[in-house]
Amino acid sequence: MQAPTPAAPPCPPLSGQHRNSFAFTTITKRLPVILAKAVDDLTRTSYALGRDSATSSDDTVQAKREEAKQLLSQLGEIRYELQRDRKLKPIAADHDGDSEHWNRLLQTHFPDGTWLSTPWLVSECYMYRLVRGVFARSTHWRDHDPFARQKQEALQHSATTVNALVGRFHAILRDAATADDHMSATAFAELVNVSLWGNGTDLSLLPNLNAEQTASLQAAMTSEDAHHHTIANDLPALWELVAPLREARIDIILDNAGFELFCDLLLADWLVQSGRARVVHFHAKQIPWFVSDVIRADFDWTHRALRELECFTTLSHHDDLVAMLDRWQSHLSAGRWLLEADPFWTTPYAFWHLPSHAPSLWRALQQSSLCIYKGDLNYRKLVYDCMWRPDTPFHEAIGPLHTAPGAPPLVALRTCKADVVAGLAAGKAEALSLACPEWMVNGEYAVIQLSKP
Ligand SMILES: O=P(O)(O)OC[C@H]1O[C@](O)(CO)[C@@H](O)[C@@H]1O
Repeated sequence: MQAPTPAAPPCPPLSGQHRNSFAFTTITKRLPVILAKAVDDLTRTSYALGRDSATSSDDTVQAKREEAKQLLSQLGEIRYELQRDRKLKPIAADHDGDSEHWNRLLQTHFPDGTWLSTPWLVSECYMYRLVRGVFARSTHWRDHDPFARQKQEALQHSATTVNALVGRFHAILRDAATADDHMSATAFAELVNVSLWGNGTDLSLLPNLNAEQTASLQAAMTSEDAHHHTIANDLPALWELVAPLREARIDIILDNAGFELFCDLLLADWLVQSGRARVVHFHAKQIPWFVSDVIRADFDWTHRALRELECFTTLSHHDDLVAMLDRWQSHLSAGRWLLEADPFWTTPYAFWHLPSHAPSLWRALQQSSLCIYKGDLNYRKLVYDCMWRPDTPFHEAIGPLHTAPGAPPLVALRTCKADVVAGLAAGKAEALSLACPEWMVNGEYAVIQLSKP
């Protein structure tokens, strides 16, 4: 078999060409809304500048507001081209430095590709890279994240669930070092489920939730009922792998900021506190990505927000939350928690290409005793975002990440939000389609899938 390429994945790619696909709905309906929200954010931020001129000179404010107008028109242009299914143009050079790489990929594999005809994974990543370019090429808005406001609001809407989780896990985490095997197994299973279902409330899928709706959705997602929606569940095998670990390196390839990140930090805290991990490497994105993905600024903001914002300081478990945050700070200062942001994670490449396209990242991951891949997009990239038969074994669908020499064990914790899946029992997909036609994309079903090379 020839090595797959972005234009020729191991099976036919998900693509907007298929009119009844989630790819088509995303490109034609969801992405224009996401762009409109970025426009709205920039308009509001620019408008607010005038009211806050104490922080910078009037000239700077004027220059920023003038430049914002140009940026707004560039964002509008992206939306225009997308909605007319125009050809994907080369990405203009900017400070992020990977435009040549992108353009080579487009030129080599998709010289005539349009938004709908190019594989979904590529055109969707392309949109976020274009948006980044608009800001990266600017003088005054280079560091502006057009999705930050949404990410921050979403965490604040999660305060009720944050409180419940602190109440549930504060003592378990504090005392993890002395827990017996049964207690450890229970804590681990619960925390994996929290981290898994923390992926459920997604800004790109559910952009308009208020605090009440968020709380009730999160409660549903962490309930017993939700666990019956885990349609492939390697948790027992995962525990067998994790239980004997001592002082290991564990990697978490992060997905969303806000509530999901908080859930991931709980799991990471347990890994360190229980002595299983000596170090946890968190992998964030280098640029704003898929609306809610974690960038460095989100990571830092989350720690501050949980400590300082009124919606958290007034929680009944706030003191315990602060004790937890103090410990997390000490994990960071002592290098037990490390945050990284390799540029590979924001390329359009499936992870089949990780060993060849990001060799130093791959060498680092080879040192890991377990790589935890969070969320839907990471899953799509693991399985090359193509139309596997749902009963294809998971390890087959991840290709080199299972077969490459020195491939570390990995687990995918993913709520299903795209019409691709592998590793289900024979007949499961058919049964699910009868019970719930939207099961692949509505975020109500999930998988915990392990590869142990
Ligand atoms: O945050 P996650 O879980 O990666 O989900 C990303 C979302 O974006 C998509 O990848 C495409 O818009 C969906 O598949 C999913 O709804």
